[in-house]
Amino acid sequence: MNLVELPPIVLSLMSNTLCDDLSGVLQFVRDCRDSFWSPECEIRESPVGGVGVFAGTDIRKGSTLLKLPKSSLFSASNSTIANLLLDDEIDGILALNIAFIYETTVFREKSHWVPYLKSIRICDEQQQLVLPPGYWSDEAKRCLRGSTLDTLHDGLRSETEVQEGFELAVDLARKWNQEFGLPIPQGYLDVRPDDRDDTILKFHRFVATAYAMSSRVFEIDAYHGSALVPIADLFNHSTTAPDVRFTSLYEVCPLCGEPGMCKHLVAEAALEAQENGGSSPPGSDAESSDEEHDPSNEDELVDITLERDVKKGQEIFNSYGELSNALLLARYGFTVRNNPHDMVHLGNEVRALVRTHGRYAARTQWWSRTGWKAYSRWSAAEVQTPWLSEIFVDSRGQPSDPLAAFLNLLEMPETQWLQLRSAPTPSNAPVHQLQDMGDVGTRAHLLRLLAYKKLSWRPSPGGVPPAARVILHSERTILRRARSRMYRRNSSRYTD
Ligand SMILES: C[S@@+](CC[C@H](N)C(=O)[O-])C[C@H]1O[C@@H](n2cnc3c(N)ncnc32)[C@H](O)[C@@H]1O
Repeated sequence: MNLVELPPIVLSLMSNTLCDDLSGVLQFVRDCRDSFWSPECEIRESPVGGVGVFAGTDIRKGSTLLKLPKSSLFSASNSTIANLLLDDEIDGILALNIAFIYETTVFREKSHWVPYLKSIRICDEQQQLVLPPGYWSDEAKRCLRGSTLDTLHDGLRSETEVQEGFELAVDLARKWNQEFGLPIPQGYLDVRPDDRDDTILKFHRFVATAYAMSSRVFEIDAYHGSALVPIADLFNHSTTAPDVRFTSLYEVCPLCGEPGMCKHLVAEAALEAQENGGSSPPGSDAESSDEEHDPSNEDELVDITLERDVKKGQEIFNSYGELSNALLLARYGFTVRNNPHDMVHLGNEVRALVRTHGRYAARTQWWSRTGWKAYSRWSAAEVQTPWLSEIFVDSRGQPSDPLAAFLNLLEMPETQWLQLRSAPTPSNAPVHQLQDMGDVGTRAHLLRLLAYKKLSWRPSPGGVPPAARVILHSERTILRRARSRMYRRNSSRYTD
């Protein structure tokens, strides 16, 4: 199956809940034992997109808005095909995706989950599949070439893992059908290899399902992994001032999901004791672990609580993380205006700068092999990230600390550079000097990098999808801010 060359497709953005589907979701939650949904909240159409959750009255900080037992969440481990997925060692978002497809196409009315799951749509209101940017037509992608989504996140590429996941799902569907007579999900995994268009359409449905899962999923615990959480997934995202917090106890037995002592831990402890030649620790027999099990235990619930007071009528927001628009689009299918987490990646421009100035080669090589590790350890930054991914200007037009440090390295006097390079071990390298130099390197190089960016990136705003338009506007604004900062800085250098 070769699906790499995809034909142009119509693209659309945003998959939201229809008001007509809400009663099914609310009934599903009411039917769950030990569930609680605050009568002080209302779910209705939101100005930001689809539906959202609103305060029906003034609500105080600390109030619990939602409580659900983990048994009522839709995870691969809770699904009807949980055992099959486990036997074939399928987990993560792929397992959730396949479980969702079976629940909504094969089990349908017989599925406990469908009253909730059918509210999750993979098409927009015009019945177009909602696909991530990597699956847009070439023409639609062109406008984002050279943007941070492209150069930093590689978000315009269709992911091979998704295609491999689809192929695996098709194979498993055939196998389960032959071995147990389980019907193959029609319209999704019933692929006819000789019909290319049909295969591509089904592949796209698979991708759109994965995108819908990604836009709603919560990380629950070591047993459930990723799961869909009814009602919790109706809170929209705020970039700056989220009102609620989602809580779930992560440390549970990965084999059965028990929060406390369970038969697996008991067996493990007994085995360990046996190996050490002793007897089983007290309270570790299977009987006592059963006695301790309390189904209404708070540890077996997930909840959403208010982190601040909200006023009647106000929309109540969650936070999906401190994410730039590039990541919001890649994972959730939307963007927000004036996102303070936006940035412009300048990794390719730094590469071009080094390529065209041979004298920087030795310093750059030292930085990528040794300096970056030493610097990130010293500055408590993430050592694992490749240095070029930290090369950006932020939403205020300020260079990131690693960008400023690297540009200082290029401008460092020869004696200082030799001292840095000849440190006996990387951890002894006096990398703090790169910070102490202030904005010397930025003044010398940033305008040139911004000019390179302008040359390499010519976004065409015609026919651009709205979410992409927000990204383009944001990146242009950031570049303008960075340039004016530099002009102000450089002119103050001559007038001071
Ligand atoms: C977890 S759902 C939130 C509920 C959703 N509005 C609904 O109707 O089902 C995530 C989706 O909501 C929309 N969304 C959430 N926050 C948003 C925001 N700040 N601006 C625009 N759309 C948003 C996006 O379509 C996103 O894919």
